[in-house]
Parts: sequence; C-alpha cells; structure tokens
Amino acid sequence: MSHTERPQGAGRPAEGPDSVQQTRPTGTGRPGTSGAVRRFRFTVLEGPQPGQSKDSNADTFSIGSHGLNDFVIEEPTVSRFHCEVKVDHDGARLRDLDSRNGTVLDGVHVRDAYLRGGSILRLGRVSVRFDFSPETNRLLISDRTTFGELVGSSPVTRASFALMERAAASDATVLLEGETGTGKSRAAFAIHQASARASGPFLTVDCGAIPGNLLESELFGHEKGSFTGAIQRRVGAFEEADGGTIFLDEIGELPAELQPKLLRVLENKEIRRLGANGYQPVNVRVIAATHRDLRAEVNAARFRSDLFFRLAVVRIIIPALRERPEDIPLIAERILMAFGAGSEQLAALSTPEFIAQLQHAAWPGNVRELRNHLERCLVFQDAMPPDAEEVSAQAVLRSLVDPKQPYAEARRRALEVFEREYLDALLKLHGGKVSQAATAADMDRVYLYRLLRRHRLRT
Ligand SMILES: Nc1ncnc2c1ncn2[C@@H]1O[C@H](COP(=O)(O)OP(=O)(O)OP(=O)(O)O)[C@@H](O)[C@H]1O
Repeated sequence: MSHTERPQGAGRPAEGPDSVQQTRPTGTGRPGTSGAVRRFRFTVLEGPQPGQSKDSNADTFSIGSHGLNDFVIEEPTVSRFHCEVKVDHDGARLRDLDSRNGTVLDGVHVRDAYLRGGSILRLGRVSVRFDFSPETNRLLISDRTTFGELVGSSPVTRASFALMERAAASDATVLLEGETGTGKSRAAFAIHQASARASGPFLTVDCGAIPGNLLESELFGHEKGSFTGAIQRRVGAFEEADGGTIFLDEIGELPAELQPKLLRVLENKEIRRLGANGYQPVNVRVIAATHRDLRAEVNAARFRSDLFFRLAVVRIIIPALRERPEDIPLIAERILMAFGAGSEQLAALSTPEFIAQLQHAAWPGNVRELRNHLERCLVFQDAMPPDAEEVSAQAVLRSLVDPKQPYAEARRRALEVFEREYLDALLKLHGGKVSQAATAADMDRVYLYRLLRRHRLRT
C-alpha cells in the first residue's frame, strides 16, 4: 500500500512537542539573515549499530547506504538512497526514494507521509525512530534577491542563491536539480558568470537531445576516420570549453556506456577523442542539471553511484514555482520588462488581484509557463487569469483577428501564436525531449530546435 499521510492539524504550526514550530526561515526581508528550521533526530533501534543516532543539520535529511547521505547505514537491505525527510510548512515530510525494499512507517508501506515524534521507520531489516528536538538549525539565506538573470525573494529561492554564490566562489562540480522551467540553465550560466572562469567559454550540451551514438563525439570529439561518417577530425565540447564551464543539461539521460567516460573526465581532468590513442588534459568546470531525482536513478542502477558522487559535490535544488509563490511579483515584473511592456501594461498586469491569481495557479511548466502566459496577456492586451488558458479556441481566434491590421501582419501574428502554442504543447507531451518531439511531429530536429529558440522555449 502506498499513500500520502498528513498529521492531524498539519497546515499550521501547532504547539505540541512533536509539531514543527518554525518551518519557514526567519527574518526573510532582512539582508544577510539565516533561517531557522526545527531540528530532528533519527536513532537506530534494530540494525548494524543499535543506539546510534544522527541529528539533522539543515531542512532535509537523507538515509541510505551511500556515503552522500546524512545518515549512512551500511546494511544490504537498505538502498543507496533509501528515503528523505524534509521540513516543510506542514511538518516533517518523509519520501521514499524508490528504494528496493520500501519504507514502512509505523507498520504501513509509504511513499510520502508526514512523521510524528516517536514514529518508527523500517528500512529493509533496519528500524529507526524519528524524534523532533527542541533546537533549531539555521539555514544560510542570501541577502540578494537576484542572481544573474534569476530573481526571487522567497526564503527557498534565496537559500538556493546562497548555494549558487558559494558554488561560484569555488571550482567544484555542481548538480542542479529541479522540474522543467525552474531556471536551471539560467542558474548554470549565472554561476559561470559569477565565477573566476567568467571570461572563459560557457558551453551547453543537452544530453537528452543528442542520440547516444553522437553524444560521445559531441562531448569528447573524434579523429578523422574513427567511425563511418567521421570525414574529418572534430573538437568536442570539453576541448572547446577549455578554461571555461561546460553545462551538461539533462545529465540523467546520459547513456550507461558514457557514464564511466564522464567519470574519468571528472576524476582525472583528461579526455580522449573517439579514435585517439591517448588522453589529453582539459581544464573545464562541469555544471550538470536534471529534472529527475538522480538518487532514485542510482537506486535503480540506471545511473552510476560513483558518477553521482562526483557530480553532486555541490547539489542545488531549485524548487518548483508553486512552492514559492512569494517570488511571483518579482519574476513577473522581470519578465514583463524583458518583453518591453509599457508602463500602462505593467500597471495592468501588476494589480494585486492579478498577482494573487498568478500566485494561486499550479504552473506545472514553472517559470517558463508563467512567462508564456504573461506573453499571451501582452499579445491579447488582457490580464487573463491563468486558467483562462481553457478559453475556447474560437474566442482565441476571434481575439487574434484584428481587421484594422493589414492582412499579412494579422496572419503573421496568428501564426506566431499558433506556432508557440503548438511547440509548447508538443514539448510538454514529450516531457521536454526534443528528439522525441521532433520524431513524433515529423519535423527535422535541427529545425525544431531553431523554432524553439525563436520562441524562447529553449536557449
Ligand atoms: N527566478 C527566475 N527569475 C526570472 N526568470 C526566471 C527565473 N527562473 C526561470 N526564469 C525564466 O524561465 C525560463 C526557463 O528557465 P530555464 O530554461 O533556465 O529553465 P530550466 O529549468 O533549465 O528548464 P528545462 O529543464 O526545461 O531546460 C527562462 O526564460 C528563464 O529566464
């Protein structure tokens, strides 16, 4: 059985000893503040080291047999990344990370549930007890509300900015995790620009968009004649990015046969072109991103555990837009300015009512979807509520037809809107995978890429 459980009375901090007193960081408007979240502890009841306990030191805490967990329990029935607890508005939320033997909470198999103080978890043959402690953990929150192109004032966003600032100050490999459209590629570029490598190149390789057999040559290059069609020598992205940063987007899609090759680059800082005899050194910083939880991929043996270890030196999670509605006024203003909205349009699209509507929408496509919606509002010159996307096709067509415009111009605008809607829906249907979308739509992949870039649906 799998379900989501909430403790009674969750939703607002209760006063009992087992409730979360403060799940939101404090002092959110003040510069340089750090937030506080309630601390908790896990104690092993049955397992390899009974009595051993571990306190949380941030707002999330993971348990598993892999060395990157907060509580490492080395026992064969415990998965590498077994489960995670995150303190949120409602309490301490437990998530099973697709573990092999599952997570059993007080006798019930759960995937997602809220914990009470004294809850007993069974992970394979190990059992642990969860308790809240009276102390709090302080979280580091940036005093900035912008980082590169990204803006946001919510504590979760500013906590991610704090990590991005730290990442920029170092040369460590970074793993960015977040749903599609949350701003991962902008974050990667902003980290590069704020780093000592800013004057060097920044190269993006979308590991999900390039067929596996071409990806190796795209990344590492090839020698002339190394395979059929290799009519001349080609420099790969790692060599091209020398002295700068390479952004490996959708790293979760990296084919199994390329994973040890990337691992070697990260470990030894050297690459070998396809068909070459020897290795050559490269000086490149790697930032990777994924919309998946790579820990579940590691559990399922689809992603190498040692590669995850090397990539996640700094792991930054960019939350979904629905988890940070406080960011919406700033983000909307930034987007409207970028579209060149005039002061009247800005005023019409920043009324408290309209902003509240935006803040209550689910935005499965995150900031990208918000941007598309705002663009439509500008085109239609109307502060449409987000669910107005459902308006009938006829109403949309009617609003596009403006007989005061020359025919050619009216047609161009209508086509423009159609194209964007089509591409947006196509990408959503195929989970953002461009190659797959191109095949399904019977389009050339390179042409689809060009269209996506024109509509700013891809960078
Ligand atoms: N915090 C933010 N402030 C302003 N704009 C943002 C923010 N986050 C995202 N955006 C905008 O949203 C759009 C999508 O961002 P981006 O392409 O970086 O997302 P992504 O997570 O890399 O998406 P995908 O996984 O689909 O590649 C961009 O236009 C970006 O500028």
